[in-house]
Amino acid sequence: MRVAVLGAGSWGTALASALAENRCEVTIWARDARITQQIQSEHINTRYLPNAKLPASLRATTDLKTALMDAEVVIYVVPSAAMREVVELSRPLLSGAPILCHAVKGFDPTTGSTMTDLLLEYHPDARDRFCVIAGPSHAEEVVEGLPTTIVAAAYTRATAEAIQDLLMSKVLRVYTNPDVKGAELGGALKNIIALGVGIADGLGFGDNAKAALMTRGLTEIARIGLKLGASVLTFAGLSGVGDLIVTCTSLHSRNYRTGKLLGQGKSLEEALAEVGMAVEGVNATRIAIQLASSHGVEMPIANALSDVLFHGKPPRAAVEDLMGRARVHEIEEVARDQISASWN
Ligand SMILES: NC(=O)C1=CN([C@@H]2O[C@H](COP(=O)(O)OP(=O)(O)OC[C@H]3O[C@@H](n4cnc5c(N)ncnc54)[C@H](O)[C@@H]3O)[C@@H](O)[C@H]2O)C=CC1
Ligand SMILES: O=C(CO)COP(=O)(O)O
Repeated sequence: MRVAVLGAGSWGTALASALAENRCEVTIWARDARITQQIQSEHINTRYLPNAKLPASLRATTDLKTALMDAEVVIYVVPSAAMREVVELSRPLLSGAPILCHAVKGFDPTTGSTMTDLLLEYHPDARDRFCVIAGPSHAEEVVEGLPTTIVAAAYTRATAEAIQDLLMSKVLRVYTNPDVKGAELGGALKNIIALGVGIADGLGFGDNAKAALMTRGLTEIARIGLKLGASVLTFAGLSGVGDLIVTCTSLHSRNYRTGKLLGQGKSLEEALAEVGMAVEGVNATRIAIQLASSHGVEMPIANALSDVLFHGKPPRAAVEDLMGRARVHEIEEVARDQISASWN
């Protein structure tokens, strides 16, 4: 199977590596020739995964046309802010009817769209060939061959299973899911909570605060997710609570690390510069509070994050506001048909 992976940051490199290990013919595309040359000739990517040895069969190019030539599967793995540009550049270069997959955990910054809604703008007839790769999967561990589970979510069973078969290995277990929206929202919105947990740790709070943020954060994610058409069981799965746990607890997480620096008193600019890689939670916070407001949904943690990130509120004051909210019930009612999704 010929696969083009667009984006040679940490996750693109790790996914491309896993596919090449599975005997796919993989070409990874990046804009930076230093990175493609390193991957192609030295089988390393020191900027993004300094400790990893990559498969010798993995090819790399800065020429998008070469990467996409005869590709049967195209996987977009750039930060969400770059997705529109890369989808636009790649559209005229696609040949045949490849599966269009993405592994991006964020929203389009200008429209607030999910990544498949963005793809749909450019490929309105290809919905059945869309697939989302999501779930708890830090690139640093995947590239080391440490056991990992992920989700392939697609509108059709055939597409989901094609990606499942492509990626499944002794160390990578892939589950399918028909709930594309739920998988995307779980992946994008957990980044907000990871920023919050990082802040709590940076302020010196304990495990109780971490558990509270993760649990009530999941409630917020499910609440807006249901309004947007996702199924609640997806949020109890790998792309929901699974990814929330890994991102809020792993030192690999760029969102968690950014939050921790903020809690320790760094400015957002300083924290982002120190982390130096994609931190999707910042844009996701902005989009989430817009979505919450337009759908009449309460997202207090996202709102508190927005105050800290964009309005200069000291993190400790934001926590005091959260703790001082009016009393509420814990559990909300969910309609039976919103519990799980199916392919018929
Ligand atoms: N790193 C990880 O462990 C995981 C990351 N993801 C998601 O994957 C997506 C990509 O993240 P990472 O690979 O981690 O980011 P990264 O910061 O490691 O690398 C981003 C890459 O995208 C490239 N890029 C940026 N703008 C571009 C543009 N306009 N055109 C072409 N290339 C561009 C950069 O040069 C860089 O190579 C994000 O949405 C992230 O949430 C998902 C699962 C795991
Ligand atoms: O989504 C991820 C792991 O599943 C990566 O999270 P970060 O972007 O916070 O590193």
